[in-house]
Amino acid sequence: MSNVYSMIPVPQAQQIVLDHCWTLGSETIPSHEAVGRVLSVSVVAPDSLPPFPASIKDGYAVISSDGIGTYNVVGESRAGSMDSPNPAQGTVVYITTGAPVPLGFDAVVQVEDTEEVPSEKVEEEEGTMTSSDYKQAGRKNRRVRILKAASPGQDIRVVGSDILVGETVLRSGEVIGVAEIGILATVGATHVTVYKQPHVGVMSTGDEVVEPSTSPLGPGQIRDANRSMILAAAAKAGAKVTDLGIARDTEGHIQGCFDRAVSAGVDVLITSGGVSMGDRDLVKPLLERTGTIHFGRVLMKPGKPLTFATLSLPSAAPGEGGDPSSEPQRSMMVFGLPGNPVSSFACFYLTTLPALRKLMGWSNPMLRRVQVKLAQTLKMDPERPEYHRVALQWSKCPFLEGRAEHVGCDWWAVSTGNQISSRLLSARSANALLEVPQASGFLRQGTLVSAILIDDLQAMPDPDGLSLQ
Ligand SMILES: Nc1nc2c(c(=O)[nH]1)N[C@H]1C(S)=C(S)[C@@H](COP(=O)(O)OP(=O)(O)OC[C@H]3O[C@@H](n4cnc5c(N)ncnc54)[C@H](O)[C@@H]3O)O[C@H]1N2
Ligand code: MOO
Repeated sequence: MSNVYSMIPVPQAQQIVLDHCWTLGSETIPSHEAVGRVLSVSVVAPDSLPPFPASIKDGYAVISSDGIGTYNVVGESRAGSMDSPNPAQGTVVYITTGAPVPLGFDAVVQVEDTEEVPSEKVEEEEGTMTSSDYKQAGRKNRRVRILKAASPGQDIRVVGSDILVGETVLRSGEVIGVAEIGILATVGATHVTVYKQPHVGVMSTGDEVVEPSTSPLGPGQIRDANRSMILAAAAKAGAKVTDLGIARDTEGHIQGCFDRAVSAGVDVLITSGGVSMGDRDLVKPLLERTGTIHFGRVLMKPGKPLTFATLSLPSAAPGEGGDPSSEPQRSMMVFGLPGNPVSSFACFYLTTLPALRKLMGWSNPMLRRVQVKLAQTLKMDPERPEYHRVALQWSKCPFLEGRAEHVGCDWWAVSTGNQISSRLLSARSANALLEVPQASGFLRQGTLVSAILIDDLQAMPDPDGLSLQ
């Protein structure tokens, strides 16, 4: 059975996966724990910001029609406390940034556009006082010269100019990042309602695969790279993760891991290894018997034997008095990633990550594509499109160095070197998968190619290992 799967293109595989995703329910959690989660209920501001007309500057609140002149300082308004002086023509109020502008005053003149006029008492002591003494000397008895006329509203944030009461500050479907946490705090939303996190179980398969702590390695053994890597990738994507260990190459062992995934309540099971054509490749046969395989081969390099299946599970036991028919049928998605570490890596980003994002409520779960220029000529593969690991670098054209055309910058895709699917170092520092078309011949240096972003562009590649030169 396992060799009968027709090879489908990557976009089709991605669509099949997304078509089998559901959106998990919602839960309400403390806002400070919500980074990376997706809102399922919009957040509305219960009050305006600023809640009062607030000064943008340290200076004096004035009546703008008074204009330039010397005025009595009749009070002060500081952030957090304020006098309530009677507004009167010819008076000003000392004010600090963020403080409420007292009623009747309609502009603020920054302190740089004013001049202290020493009071008589202060003048008597002149010569013995420092400028900070002046500040301490009781602002209410002071006079100040306004040097620049103010226009009405100058340097005042009006009520609601940052956030208006009733405004939707965050929409359902938005991913919560750092700024969003600040916005939630601003509007007093200490809790938010977000989509639940998918629960991901990760297991490796293979008689040769041993724990990373194994040393020295026994004959034929290799350390398990995939499990740690995929657990980290799923956790980084925002999933809850469960380590299901390593299954030996027997149906019993693999089934045992599947059973543990089911009892742990896993939504997405990710296996690696055992999906190709060998007589010990037992993952596909097991999935064929226990669930539905939606595809078992994909036209991609690396990752050809990538397998995707769903398993229908018995519904969760209904609570006392519960109606069993109202319990939704549970199902578990299974990604059978190929054993070669780079194949696992690429398949996770191209198919599993969009699925996890969809489960978490992302409205556009696909990874972003950008157009980049190729830093070195690459040989294409006539049999499969290749997802070539590259580090994107913002730089000038690397091969016009010193020439007149060597101007301006572009995003350049620098290959991570030998792309064999066993060499995990080809994924090191990679922030994109370059989409190298299936074709004969070469893709020339400087060609525009699309690249799928798998990491942010902040982490710059190691300059020794990956250089444009
Ligand atoms: N006759 C054919 N043979 C193979 C085909 C094919 O089409 N016909 N496809 C090849 C491709 S492409 C790939 S990719 C591999 C995938 O094979 P499996 O998914 O069955 O993986 P294994 O055979 O179990 O392992 C492959 C390779 O990866 C190493 N490995 C496995 N698990 C781990 C792990 N957790 N950490 C690190 N390394 C791991 C394993 O030792 C093998 O070297 O099949 C080709 N064969
Ligand atoms: O497709 Mo395999 O993943 O080439 O090595």
